[in-house]
Amino acid sequence: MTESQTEVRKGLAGVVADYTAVSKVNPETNSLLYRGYPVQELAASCSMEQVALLLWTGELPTEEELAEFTARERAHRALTPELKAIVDALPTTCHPMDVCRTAASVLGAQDPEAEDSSPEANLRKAQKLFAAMPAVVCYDQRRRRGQEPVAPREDLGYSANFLWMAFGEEADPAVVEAFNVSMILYAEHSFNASTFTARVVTSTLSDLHSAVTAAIGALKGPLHGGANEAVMETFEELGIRADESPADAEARAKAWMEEALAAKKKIMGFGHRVYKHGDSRVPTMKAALDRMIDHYGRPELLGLYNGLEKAMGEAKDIKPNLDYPAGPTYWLMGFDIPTFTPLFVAARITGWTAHVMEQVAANSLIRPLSEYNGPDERHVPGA
Ligand SMILES: CC(=O)SCCNC(=O)CCNC(=O)[C@H](O)C(C)(C)COP(=O)(O)OP(=O)(O)OC[C@H]1O[C@@H](n2cnc3c(N)ncnc32)[C@H](O)[C@@H]1OP(=O)(O)O
Ligand SMILES: O=C([O-])CC(=O)C(=O)O
Repeated sequence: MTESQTEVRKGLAGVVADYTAVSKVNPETNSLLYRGYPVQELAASCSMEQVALLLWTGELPTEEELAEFTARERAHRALTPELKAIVDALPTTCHPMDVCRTAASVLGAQDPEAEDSSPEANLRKAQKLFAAMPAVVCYDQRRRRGQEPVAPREDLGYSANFLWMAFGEEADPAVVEAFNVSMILYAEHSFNASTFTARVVTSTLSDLHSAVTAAIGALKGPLHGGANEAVMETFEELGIRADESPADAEARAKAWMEEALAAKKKIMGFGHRVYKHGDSRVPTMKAALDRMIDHYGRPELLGLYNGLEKAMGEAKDIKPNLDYPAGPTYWLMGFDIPTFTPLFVAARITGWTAHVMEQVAANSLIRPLSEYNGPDERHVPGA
């Protein structure tokens, strides 16, 4: 093996791979801007539909633009019988992310514009995927629960309709608001692993649905989107006891974390490749979780949350990422744990597809180098 002085950046850590105007993650100021707007302001005053349009077009929509998009989004919410049949053919034992991945691929195969990567066609395809994915997620959760599917409602906004299709009843406005906040916070985050995957696929001049299908695969892992499920699995491993005092829950969670860290376990929902002093989205999502804890009357969850966070902070000074408050929020709302990452998919379709369009507009094949560290050249005997 030949030794080399080439610097290898494992995991592309610290590598700036391209420009983007979609979002700016600034770990120094702990801020996140979507097209220049602080994500906290968007979460406080916009609908997911407005944020989606902002990410795709670069500007917040006018009232007319929003009305026109809203009408189209609502018209594309329902699943085709063919897609339902394909989902039904998948085992209920498969992960719901596999269902999302399959559905994204099927929606591409069904789209007459699948091979058209013009800006207009890509925007139309992105919007149709955005409209249909909530129905995929809800249809799948209901079939696993042995429940009849619930058809979308054209009189409800994106987030209210999402919850309607999931649970078959109109959600409380406070729950709709918290869900909308989570969707906005999950929508976009520069060159994270799944978005970069989407850009790699796009860079070969492949199509938008292929990029999204691949991105779903990348999001599934627990080092990325899958962490919101893993967070709740930690809570469940700890044991959620509705009658426990927050102080007792906190003490128990602290002890659990100390033991887990002593055993060198990696605890999902903590740490981030870019943010080293805290994830810019956590305070907004934590405030939404607090509202849901009050709404559902489950203060013991706050005890568990605080206990884990404090023990991790004291032992390693590692802060929670967005998945940490998002997991228990979705649990309180009534989603099954394996549905949490599909909720992330539904939101991130906006960011992924905005990046697909940006990549197409200024493409260069993404193909890094590797430093060979295998055997020196050798020869097949007798060759
Ligand atoms: C929406 C999102 O996708 S946010 C990310 C969601 N992912 C998770 O929550 C998974 C848990 N977190 C992690 O695995 C990591 O923090 C990552 C992958 C997100 C970022 O990691 P990197 O920047 O590559 O840092 P790396 O994993 O090398 O960690 C640096 C050190 O902190 C430790 N560390 C980082 N995160 C954690 C964690 N969650 N639990 C325990 N230790 C941790 C590592 O063990 C390592 O310690 P060492 O130097 O003693 O070996
Ligand atoms: O940026 C990252 O690496 C992961 C993340 O937080 C996200 O995709 O939202």
